[in-house]
Amino acid sequence: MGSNGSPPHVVIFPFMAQGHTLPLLDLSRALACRGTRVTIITTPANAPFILSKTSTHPAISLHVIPFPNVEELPEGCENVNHLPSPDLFVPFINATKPLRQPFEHILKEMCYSDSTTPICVISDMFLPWTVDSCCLFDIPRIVFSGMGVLPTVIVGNASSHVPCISSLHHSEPVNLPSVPFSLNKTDFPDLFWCADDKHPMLPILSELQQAEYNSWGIVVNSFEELEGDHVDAFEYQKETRAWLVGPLLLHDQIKQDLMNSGSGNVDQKQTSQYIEWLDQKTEGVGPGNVIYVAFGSQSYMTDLQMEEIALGLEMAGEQFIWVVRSKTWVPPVGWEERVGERGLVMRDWVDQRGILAHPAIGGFLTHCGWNSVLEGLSMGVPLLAWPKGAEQGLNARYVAMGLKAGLMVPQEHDAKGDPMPVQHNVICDAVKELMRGDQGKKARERARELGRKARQAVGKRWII
Ligand SMILES: O=c1ccn([C@@H]2O[C@H](COP(=O)(O)OP(=O)(O)O[C@H]3O[C@H](CO)[C@@H](O)[C@H](O)[C@H]3O)[C@@H](O)[C@H]2O)c(=O)[nH]1
Repeated sequence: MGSNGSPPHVVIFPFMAQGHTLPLLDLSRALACRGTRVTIITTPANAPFILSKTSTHPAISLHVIPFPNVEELPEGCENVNHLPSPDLFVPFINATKPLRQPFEHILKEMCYSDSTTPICVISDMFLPWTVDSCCLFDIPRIVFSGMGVLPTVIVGNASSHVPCISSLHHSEPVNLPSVPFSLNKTDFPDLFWCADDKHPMLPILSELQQAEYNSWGIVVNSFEELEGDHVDAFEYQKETRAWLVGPLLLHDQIKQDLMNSGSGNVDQKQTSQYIEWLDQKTEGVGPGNVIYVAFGSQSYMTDLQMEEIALGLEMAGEQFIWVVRSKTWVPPVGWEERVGERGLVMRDWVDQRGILAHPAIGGFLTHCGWNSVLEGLSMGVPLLAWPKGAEQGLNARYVAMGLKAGLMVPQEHDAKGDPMPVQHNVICDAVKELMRGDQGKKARERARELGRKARQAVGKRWII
């Protein structure tokens, strides 16, 4: 309770990228269901998406502040997912800094009254400046980290070995203390590749670190049963305390199961086409026979690589549902006819969690963004890992070698260490192994076990 008997008030400030916003919306709903008032801060172009996920919760309100005009960014671009190139990520992060003034104005207004003074602000790791705003008003800032605990620890440990890692040949293994499996140089974010100190992410990383250190603590979208062994190393590295509150996506699901009341936030009209298609597959070929193929909300893929994926999926002969983000790629001539009812290509935003929860799904070809990893494993679905950037290579290795709940798509690199296009026969073999092979079977058993643990973790923590 607030000091005057009113419900506690929490301010949540998500970073403007779907992979960062979605888990914080889960957290908002979970808090609202437990009697907390939540105010979410966002910008105009991001408001409709957030409203679509929160408008049914009377305890959640939205505060919209204008996104600054920044020359380097395309006009009207207020979300990382709409950046035309990953090179604009750093300018985008910097573009959020002028939001500080309107944010402080909101905090000031809230602090006029006891009933609206927030007990804390939970803001994304990529909004480090919010800690200084919170300090001004004596409000604790809690960092939200959307990355896994072990991948974060690996990045932190490796940061002190950047020159050493960057000097390695790309195929040489990297062995780090406290990491129970071997990594390759190519698993690391590209920041670790440059031998000098000019990478534009370096100053950002040190800002994030300083802000984490100055914050009250960190909430992480992970769970003890998966990553509890690495929390001490995480807290030691960050010099602050951490709470594992995930998998946040399961909060709604478990609540719905308990209430036995259908599909909650899922927009039935939007999802009906592919859910109906999946229903038919379950009836036709039984459960667990469809592979879901999707590479998150940010990864960029060449049309040449898209073509190889199309041919690989065709050759594998499995049923598939494939989310395509490219606006330019068209399937090879005759491909759609040859694949027929065996495959469904979706070009719009889909309800990924709804798809992964469907009994028809038996595997997930993924770029291994942390949300996708958690979503797949929470639903007991084994992963076919094909990282595309950021910390995804570490997540992929972790899933396949550490957790043993997935396999990896074999990826070759050129002399510079850049990934080469993966040929369709390689994709085909990897898909077949995941769906029908012995290794796939073992990964499936392990994914199911982790799925059960994930549900227990959330049930124990959130449902009282
Ligand atoms: O059509 C779509 C596409 C995506 N999603 C959702 O969007 C999120 C995507 O998140 P994630 O799988 O983590 O991928 P990215 O968007 O690429 O995530 C960024 O943020 C993650 C968390 O910090 C990092 O792990 C990644 O490397 C980084 O690219 C997931 O919840 C998906 O369910 C949908 O619901 N429908």
